[in-house]
Amino acid sequence: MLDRLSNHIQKQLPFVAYRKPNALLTNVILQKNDLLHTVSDFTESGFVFAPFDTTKQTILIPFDEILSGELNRLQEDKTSIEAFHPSAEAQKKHVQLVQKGVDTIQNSEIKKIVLSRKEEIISETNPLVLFERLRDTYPTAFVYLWFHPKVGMWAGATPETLVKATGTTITTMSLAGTRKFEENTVIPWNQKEIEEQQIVTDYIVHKLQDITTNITVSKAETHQAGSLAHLRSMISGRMISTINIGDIITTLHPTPAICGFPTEAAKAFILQEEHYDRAFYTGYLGELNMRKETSRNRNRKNQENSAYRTVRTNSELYVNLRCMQLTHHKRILYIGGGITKDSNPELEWQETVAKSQIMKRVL
Ligand SMILES: C=C(O[C@@H]1C=C(C(=O)O)C=C[C@H]1O)C(=O)O
Repeated sequence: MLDRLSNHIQKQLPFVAYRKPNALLTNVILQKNDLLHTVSDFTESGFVFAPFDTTKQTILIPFDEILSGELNRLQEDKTSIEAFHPSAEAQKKHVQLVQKGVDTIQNSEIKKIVLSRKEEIISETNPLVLFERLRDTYPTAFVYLWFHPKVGMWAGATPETLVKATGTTITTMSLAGTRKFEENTVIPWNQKEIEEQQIVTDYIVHKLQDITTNITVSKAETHQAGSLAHLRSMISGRMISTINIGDIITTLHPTPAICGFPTEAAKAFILQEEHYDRAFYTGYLGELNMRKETSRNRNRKNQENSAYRTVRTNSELYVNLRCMQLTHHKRILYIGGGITKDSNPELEWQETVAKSQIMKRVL
């Protein structure tokens, strides 16, 4: 499988390699040519790669060839001993942006805005080595390496599910609030963090109300994401018969976990004030309408009767967080955090520095 992947990279053909949370095996999808496929109505099937701003193209790598297995280990690339420090100028810029966000929230109906920045690092670590380190370091994350010659190369280890659909059953999550994770320590989440996460939960439940039934919401619990911890609730429901996965995706994205609330006002602030293109950071990625065939012989004596074969289409999409873009000589990290009326700009800066360590650790 590693040879096929290396060969595809050499030929500059589109592919994605990914490992699902807590899974042992890696999946690889290889596109046979270099056409740029896009999603138009979500009836397509393939691996989607969507930007934050969905007025831009959502890319699709069709399931031309799917491989699944253990990737052979690579020779360790030389590890950089250099520490990557952001500049004082980057800090000043981000603190100013957050302050502007806090001021806007205090003087408007906006309750939350997620503000972010990018950080460029000179590095040429082999992408496949990077992918291996991501898999080793973050076993509970969705870890990927994605490439299209007309778009570029991205990698990441995200803790956040946008939506998982098995037939008509869907599950999603509300994730917000960030602390450093410490073993055997109960995190005393404060009011600001609890409210910030509640905004995301309320939004998701409200949005799903008209298009799903049997909605259940778990209580918010601490979820470890590498060296960080977040507050997380799981939300599930059943799609009503007149809707499909595309309706769920377009209803949920962008959630207040990565954009803010109310959505349109927060998004307008981001597009106007961040002064850089988020591109695929805070977009989403994953399997769309993947066919899963299961045969279940109810009667053991009737093994040859395959009448009980069912075909379902499943989708499994993740929010593109803790990610980077890979160019020939650079790794461009994307990091952000949720701002509310009580945010402290200095602490928000530090939060982005802590989040950037998730990617820096594997560079
Ligand atoms: C925006 C990011 O993460 C999001 C923001 C969080 C927060 O503000 O505490 C926590 C998890 C994610 O929903 C990021 O990692 O870049």
